[in-house]
Amino acid sequence: MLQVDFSNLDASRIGPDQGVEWSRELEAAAPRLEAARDALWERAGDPAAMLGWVHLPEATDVLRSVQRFALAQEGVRDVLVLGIGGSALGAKALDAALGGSGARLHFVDNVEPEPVAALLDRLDPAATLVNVISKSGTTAETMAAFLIALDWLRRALGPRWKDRVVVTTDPERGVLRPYAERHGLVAFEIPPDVGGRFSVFSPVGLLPLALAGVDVAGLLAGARMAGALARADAAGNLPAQTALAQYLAWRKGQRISVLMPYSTRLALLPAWFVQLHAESLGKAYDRSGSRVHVGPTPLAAVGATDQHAQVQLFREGPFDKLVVFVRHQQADRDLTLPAEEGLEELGYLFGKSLFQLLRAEAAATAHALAEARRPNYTIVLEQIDAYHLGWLLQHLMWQTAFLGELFDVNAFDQPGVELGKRYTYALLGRPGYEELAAELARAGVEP
Ligand SMILES: O=P(O)(O)OC[C@H]1O[C@](O)(CO)[C@@H](O)[C@@H]1O
Repeated sequence: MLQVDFSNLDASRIGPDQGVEWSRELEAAAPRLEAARDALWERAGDPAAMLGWVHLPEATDVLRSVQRFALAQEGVRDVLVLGIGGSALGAKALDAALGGSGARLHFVDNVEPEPVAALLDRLDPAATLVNVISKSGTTAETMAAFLIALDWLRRALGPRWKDRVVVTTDPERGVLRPYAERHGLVAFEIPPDVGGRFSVFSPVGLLPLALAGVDVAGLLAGARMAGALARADAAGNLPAQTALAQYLAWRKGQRISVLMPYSTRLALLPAWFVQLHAESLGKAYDRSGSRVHVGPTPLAAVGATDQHAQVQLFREGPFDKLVVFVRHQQADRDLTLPAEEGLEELGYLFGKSLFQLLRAEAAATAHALAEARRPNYTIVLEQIDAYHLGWLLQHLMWQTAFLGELFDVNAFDQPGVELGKRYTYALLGRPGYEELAAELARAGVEP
């Protein structure tokens, strides 16, 4: 089960303008949420609407081909995953939470030379599979890493390098697809109507995760539950409800949306969420072309660790945050705290378990925030496993889609990142970018 405890949203009751009076707000917004739901499901069949991610959890043929490929990779101990943004963050988060029983995944999602060189020094090319992932098939960071990895493989393996590369890209766009065809490389498809940050349940995420030994079928089963709830009426539609909570918070001035899982295993989940919300909702124009400049600022935190770093700000700083906690109800393993002579002052801990302490800290922090009129809600997972994380990630994607409707923006484009990319091309002398290069020179911009 995945449930949401909204009770601390009513932190608003105490203050005049902060937060929301949740049950009343939900009831009042029900017609709007249901209209948003109908609009999304209606558009889900239209490839131009970029809602293909809605259908990924049902794609059992893709699941099987990914599993078959992973099973056939004998002798692969390490996987070099070359991708950035949506082509890395989902698999990275889920591998950190659930990986460990299969190959080790190493993500190259930056172009800083020292870490890349150090990683290649550590890996054995004969036991490493390179999975290059790019929806557009053009992203400079990913392509640069690929050029280096190809050279590294070729030097060590000669013509056998081809057995150690698998490509994940758009069926047509970009340079990777023709390159894979030219060299007879295995290549998986990212459906054209699935954007990068919504692609974790396509081969973008499923392939590396299957190689890492993660229960990818379980992920999809959980993701299907999120989809089923996204069809429900407002009273049972969890993604619509959390979207509403986020939207109302924004409207009332809580413009920072914190995601704070109480779990080290989920420490990378907020990084995935940050891209999902930031690129989807941070928009200058609404769908009718009016200037709006909307978008909650997503902020990453991890409990209990950040209680000792950020919670001071969350509780006493500006009234500008909505904090979302993620907790789980069952631990897979637990450790009991033994009594120790000479440390009697810690007697309240003796006989308790680490998980009991973690749970107490999460509940205490949520209440401490509410008590200071800081609205928050808690997503409760039964446990941290593939099923519940599949559900959670798809839930958050649905939440984002609902928010797109509420803000009336296109949640599936990212025009704001393009100019920086083009300036980079200009600085590197890419043909066709001469005018931009001249503009940069006039402004004194140098690499
Ligand atoms: O998968 P690609 O096309 O290499 O893109 C990587 C990332 O770059 C962006 O286009 C811009 O940051 C993201 O939307 C995307 O996830």
